[in-house]
Amino acid sequence: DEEEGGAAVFESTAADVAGLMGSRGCGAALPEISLISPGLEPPTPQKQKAQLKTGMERQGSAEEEGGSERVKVYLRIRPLTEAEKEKGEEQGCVCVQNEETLMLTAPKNSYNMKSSERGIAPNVHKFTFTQISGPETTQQEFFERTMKEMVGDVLRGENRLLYTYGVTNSGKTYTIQGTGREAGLLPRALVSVFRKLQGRLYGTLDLKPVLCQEVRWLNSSEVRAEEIRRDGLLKETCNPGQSIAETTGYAGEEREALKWKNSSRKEESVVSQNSRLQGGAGVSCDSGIGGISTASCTATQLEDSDSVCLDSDSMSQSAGEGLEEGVRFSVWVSFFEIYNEFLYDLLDAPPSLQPRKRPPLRLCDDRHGNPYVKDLTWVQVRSADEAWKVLRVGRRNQSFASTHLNHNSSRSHSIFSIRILHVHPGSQSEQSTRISELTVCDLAGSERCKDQRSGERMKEANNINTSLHTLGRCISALRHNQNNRSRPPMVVPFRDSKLTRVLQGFFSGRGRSCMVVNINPCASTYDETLQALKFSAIATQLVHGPSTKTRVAYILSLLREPALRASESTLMEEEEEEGSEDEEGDITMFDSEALLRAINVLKREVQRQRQEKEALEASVREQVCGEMMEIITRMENDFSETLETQRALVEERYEDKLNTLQKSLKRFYSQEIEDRDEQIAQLTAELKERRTAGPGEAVGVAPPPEVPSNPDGLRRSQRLASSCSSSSSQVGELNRVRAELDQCRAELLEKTQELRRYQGLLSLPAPTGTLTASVDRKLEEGQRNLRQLRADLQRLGVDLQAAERACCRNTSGERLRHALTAADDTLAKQDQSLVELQNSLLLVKMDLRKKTESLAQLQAQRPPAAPPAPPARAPAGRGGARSPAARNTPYARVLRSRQPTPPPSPSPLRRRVNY
Ligand SMILES: Nc1ncnc2c1ncn2[C@@H]1O[C@H](COP(=O)(O)OP(=O)(O)OP(=O)(O)O)[C@@H](O)[C@H]1O
Repeated sequence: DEEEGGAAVFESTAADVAGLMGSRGCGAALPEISLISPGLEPPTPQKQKAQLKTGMERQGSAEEEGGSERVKVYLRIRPLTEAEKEKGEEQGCVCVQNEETLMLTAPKNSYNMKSSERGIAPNVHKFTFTQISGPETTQQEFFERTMKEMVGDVLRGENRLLYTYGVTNSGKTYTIQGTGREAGLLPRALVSVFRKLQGRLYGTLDLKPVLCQEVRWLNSSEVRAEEIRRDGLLKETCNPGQSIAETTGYAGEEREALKWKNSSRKEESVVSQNSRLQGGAGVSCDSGIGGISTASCTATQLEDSDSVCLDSDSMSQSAGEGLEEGVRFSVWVSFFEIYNEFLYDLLDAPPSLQPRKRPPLRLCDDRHGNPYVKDLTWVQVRSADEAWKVLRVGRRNQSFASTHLNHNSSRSHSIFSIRILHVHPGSQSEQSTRISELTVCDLAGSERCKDQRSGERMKEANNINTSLHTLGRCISALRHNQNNRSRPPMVVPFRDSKLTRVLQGFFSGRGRSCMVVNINPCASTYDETLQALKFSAIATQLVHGPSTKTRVAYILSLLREPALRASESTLMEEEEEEGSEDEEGDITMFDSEALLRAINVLKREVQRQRQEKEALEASVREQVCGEMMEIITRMENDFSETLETQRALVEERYEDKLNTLQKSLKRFYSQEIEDRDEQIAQLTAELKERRTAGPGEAVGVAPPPEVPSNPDGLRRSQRLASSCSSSSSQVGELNRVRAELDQCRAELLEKTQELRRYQGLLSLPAPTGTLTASVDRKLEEGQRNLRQLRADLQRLGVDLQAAERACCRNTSGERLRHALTAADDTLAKQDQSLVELQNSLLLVKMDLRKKTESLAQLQAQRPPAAPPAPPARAPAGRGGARSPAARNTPYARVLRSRQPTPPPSPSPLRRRVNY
């Protein structure tokens, strides 16, 4: 179903028609009736009559307005056959409300009714058409309503297309060609054309339509070839044993032609001249209806004389009506079909050949991009009878097959074209021509593929449905473009099927189209009929585009025409490249009134085009601005999204790194602190021990334990270094701090070792009380400094953690730098503490030196007979082996005082040694 919002197609108008049908009572969302009607107000019959009356004026004004007239869509309902009635096909599902409105009610077994029962579709549909023709409408009446006006337009130089659309077995072929005594639109149109051209035919065969809308002059040999071909074709139908009526049953139409021929003797004289040119070949056929009026034909026609549609009075009145003065007309016809997406010439192929064996025709574009069927047979006809014969030949070649719905179903789209060459008076070299065309297209019927059992029928049905679907898409796209002029136009998919490509010109301003929708009232095909009607509802909304014939090129060509050599306007395709721009002729030769008229038309055209371009420019500008804004906004959003993602990623990455760093640092510092605590505790314990043991016992004291090298710690720092080396500059700063800390630690270790050395020295005998007190003081000071150092290290750790937290919270380098500066300060303080410690140790060293000197002096004052002094670090038990004399010397006393047992208190030592 159509999705367009702006149009009234398929619009629910339940509110409007509620009075007619009643509502569901339960406030159901779905309407019971869907109104399917043109978006614009359709013309009333009165309006149509007025339009018909005004004739050319109406035509002119419509074109000047730029073509705002809507496409006409006629509906024809065929009667039910007896067999169908017996089958119960008549269920009242098709109801004509008035000349324009049709109401469809879903029969009980239809898909539509099932959908309606499920509440997903309405079961009543209302459609509006240009005019509805019921089952009782005769062929003549239908012709009057539809084709008659078109014939007049074509003879005035316009291009027209009439095509039938509908499901299979709905009466399309009947409408176009007719059966039996009921001639269809096409034979009637042919009769009408020749009736109007009575006495105005150009019988010479030297002008031929070529390409899309061009005319070509033939040379004598080409004329001869054309005559032979034409005679051969017409002879095919002149089988003496077979009358027209017997073959086709178009007796009524033949009778029309006969009547018209009998009343137009002048025309025969023209045709007779041409027959003479043909050297007598096929004279009996070429001389019009008289030529084929064999006894049997005439008899049949005379028998049917009661049902003649046109009487001679009306014909004589209408002959020559509305035709340009002095212009003569040459009528050419062609007939081809589109079968399984291949084009076949119906006038060229022997009927015995199957469609697939016939050579297909090519569809080409001329230099203006207009499609035309290459090598298509065009036959000049000089009477309705000849045209009718050509139609019969083509019909014999057409693809028909018996389907379950129609025993004689068209399996192809057949296209019959009548081209009228308007030959202006003058000698041949001065003659110029225009061309107009009436195309009648009998479309194959849409059908359900599943109903087709045979493979060939199935393939045909597929191709038929596809091409009809493409036609529907083209019409939808055209309507969309017309309804949304401010928006960029949709591409109309003309090229998606051969059918739409062939008909393209009639939808693109080269002419006008008119649609006949055929339906049958059978309940069994209700769903298909509904779809066909929905499709046609879209077509009713189409407006004819501005005719290309109002365009500047056309007007200029009109002005140029008399001055141009006719042959130059009918060049072959190959010669057309050369062009003829520089041969426009002398415009001073034109009639001033014609020039003024042309100027007015040109002015209006310029104004129209200017308005069109301005509107287009405005809409293009608006669209470009809108699209640019959209793009910019999209880019902005994209950038900010990317930025956010990047930021989140970087933050996450650095957070991870900082966490790792934090953990490593924490581990490292806690380990360091533990180690230091251990060392300090050890040192303190040792010092206490020394203090309690006294100076004499220092000899036996084991050296202080070495500060254990901490491989774990080093490894940790190495890991830390490796983890930090890849980080950014902030982490580099942290590394630097850590390196400094390592350095500090190394220095600390060194100092500690030095301190221990001095402690070892302190264990030398005979320290004086002052020296010991001083050393104790210094050591206490050193311990304090160590404690201070430890506190500093802890603070530094805290500071570093704070710095890390600062890094986590805010990636800004500034804050990190602050934190690192604070860490630097702490380090500086630590350095200072270390210097102080160093100074203290120096003092200790100096004291020790003094002490050593004192000891040396003491030794010097000792009597020479005295035994040598025992080593400073003699084992504790060795004191027992000394001599009694040695035991009484002051040095021995000092040594004794340092021995662990009995533990002497420092105060007696200080009392005995006096510095
Ligand atoms: N208006 C009418 N009056 C009387 N009989 C009709 C009318 N329209 C159609 N018929 C008959 O209905 C039958 C089917 O018509 P027709 O073959 O024209 O259908 P179709 O739409 O061309 O089918 P298909 O698409 O299969 O070719 C024919 O027997 C035809 O004579």
